[in-house]
Amino acid sequence: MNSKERKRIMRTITIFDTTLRDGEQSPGVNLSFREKVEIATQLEKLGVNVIEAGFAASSAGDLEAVREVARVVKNASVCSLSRSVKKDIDCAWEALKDAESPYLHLFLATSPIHREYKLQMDKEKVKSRVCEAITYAKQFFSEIQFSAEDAGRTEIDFLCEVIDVAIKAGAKVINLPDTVGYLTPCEYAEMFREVIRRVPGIDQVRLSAHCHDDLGMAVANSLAAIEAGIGQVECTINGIGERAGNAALEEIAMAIKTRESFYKVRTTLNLKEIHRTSRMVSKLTGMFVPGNKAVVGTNAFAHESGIHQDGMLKNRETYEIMTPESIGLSESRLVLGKHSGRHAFKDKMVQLGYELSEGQINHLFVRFKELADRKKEITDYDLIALVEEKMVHSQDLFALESLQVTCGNKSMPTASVQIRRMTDDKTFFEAACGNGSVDAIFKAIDRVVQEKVVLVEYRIHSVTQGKDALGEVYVQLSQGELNVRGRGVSTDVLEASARAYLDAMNRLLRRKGHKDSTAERAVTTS
Ligand SMILES: CC(=O)SCCNC(=O)CCNC(=O)[C@H](O)C(C)(C)COP(=O)(O)OP(=O)(O)OC[C@H]1O[C@@H](n2cnc3c(N)ncnc32)[C@H](O)[C@@H]1OP(=O)(O)O
Ligand SMILES: CC(C)C(=O)C(=O)O
Repeated sequence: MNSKERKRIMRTITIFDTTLRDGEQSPGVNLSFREKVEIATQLEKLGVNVIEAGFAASSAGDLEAVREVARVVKNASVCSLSRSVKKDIDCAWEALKDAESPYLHLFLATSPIHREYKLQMDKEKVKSRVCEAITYAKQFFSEIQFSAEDAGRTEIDFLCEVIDVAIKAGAKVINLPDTVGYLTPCEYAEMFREVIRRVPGIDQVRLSAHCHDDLGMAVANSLAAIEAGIGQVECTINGIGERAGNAALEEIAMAIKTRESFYKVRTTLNLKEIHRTSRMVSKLTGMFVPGNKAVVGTNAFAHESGIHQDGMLKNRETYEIMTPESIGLSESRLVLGKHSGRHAFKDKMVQLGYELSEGQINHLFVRFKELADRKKEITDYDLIALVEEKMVHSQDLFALESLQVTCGNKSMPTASVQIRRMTDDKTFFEAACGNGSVDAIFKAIDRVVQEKVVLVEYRIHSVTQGKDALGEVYVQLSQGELNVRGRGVSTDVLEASARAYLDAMNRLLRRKGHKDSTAERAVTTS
């Protein structure tokens, strides 16, 4: 379908963003005036159609913030929430009177429980209040939305009556919220279908969905309402909002886009701004986005397991139904970890600029898996450290097989090593005591290699961060005129020390041309 045909066939869903109002109702979130303006400016770039900037009557600060958002935003309607009382409507007008397209969002609860306990109004009182509020607001606002709060738990006959009153009084948009996230997608869609069937003049107004996520169905319910024929969805960035939050804008937007031929609707959103907007909202509200969150979680376009990574490398559509680029992320991530396979490992090596033979890859892959068993995430720096360590080791005479250290504040540190001689594949076992664990290790290695050296320098530092960071050890050894350096990396600093020392020994032996027949005296197995 080309874009002209798409426009002709598909209806456009109005995106009503309430991050700055319902989103701000998330416990613990309090946006400053400046922060609201910053988010609103980004929402405008994202291309939302209505920005609910706040609840002007709730505080002088919110009134000012709504006013400022309305002054700054030019390409979206700016709206304030308002109870069905004159004072709130006056505050909303005070905030919005200079706005390009002022928009009032009036609400009154309609469900039996809200009527009886919260409002203490009977059905007639609710209807007359709706009529009075809209009639009063009409003298200021041309764009009035009426929300029947807790519509989802309202008797359908009464709901139709209230909507009829609201439309006749002049509401242009009718919103039917599932305020407490109670309904299933089928029930929510059916409510809209029923209203569309029964209320006269319903086709003259825009129907809107507003869903909460108490049972994790906010997005599914919003999409079901779209299937039922509504024209607007109310949502928040990252799904933040009262209690378990609201329907997440990015999830609705990407569902509509990815399943375009199923929903047959479109939005005016600039999807490439999704990622940026999500990050901004997360930063300014302090509401962190879980890694596995759909669309905007850090893992949403990350793949760790070998089979998935192999599929991705062959054709990304094997495991991705949308592209990271479509939401403004630069690329998918193949995260190297203990579930990864050779294909992804090799690909990463190429990305890091290493041209390695199959043999080298296989060799390195073994070290990588050993490391991955100990470390949650393997960073590029870890891999570079591994390659650098391994590449120089291809002509090594000795390789560390295992290391055991015992130490304590009341005992003498003891190290035992198992070292393989590569030329004849013999394994040597040695043990030694020392002044400290490192000293004991070095002495045990000395017994295998049988070279008299002086330790000139020993340095240790961390390659990456965190408790499981790779430790990197440098040593410098001298033997007469000869000076050699060695380097070792491991999540265990003692192992890194052993590797560094043995690396230096190997270099020394290389420099000497492997002439000496060392280690013949050590205990051997085969
Ligand atoms: C589902 C939703 O998200 S609705 C929006 C919820 N958001 C907020 O409440 C945030 C902003 N709210 C506030 O700052 C305050 O609640 C205010 C300024 C609006 C009102 O504060 P107060 O006057 O101290 O009243 P309070 O909040 O304690 O109680 C609410 C009153 O409004 C009434 N009320 C509730 N909804 C409506 C409505 N849509 N229309 C008219 N009256 C309403 C309640 O029945 C109660 O009335 P009462 O005082 O006669 O018992
Ligand atoms: C004010 C209305 C739309 C609301 O936030 C709700 O019902 O959840």
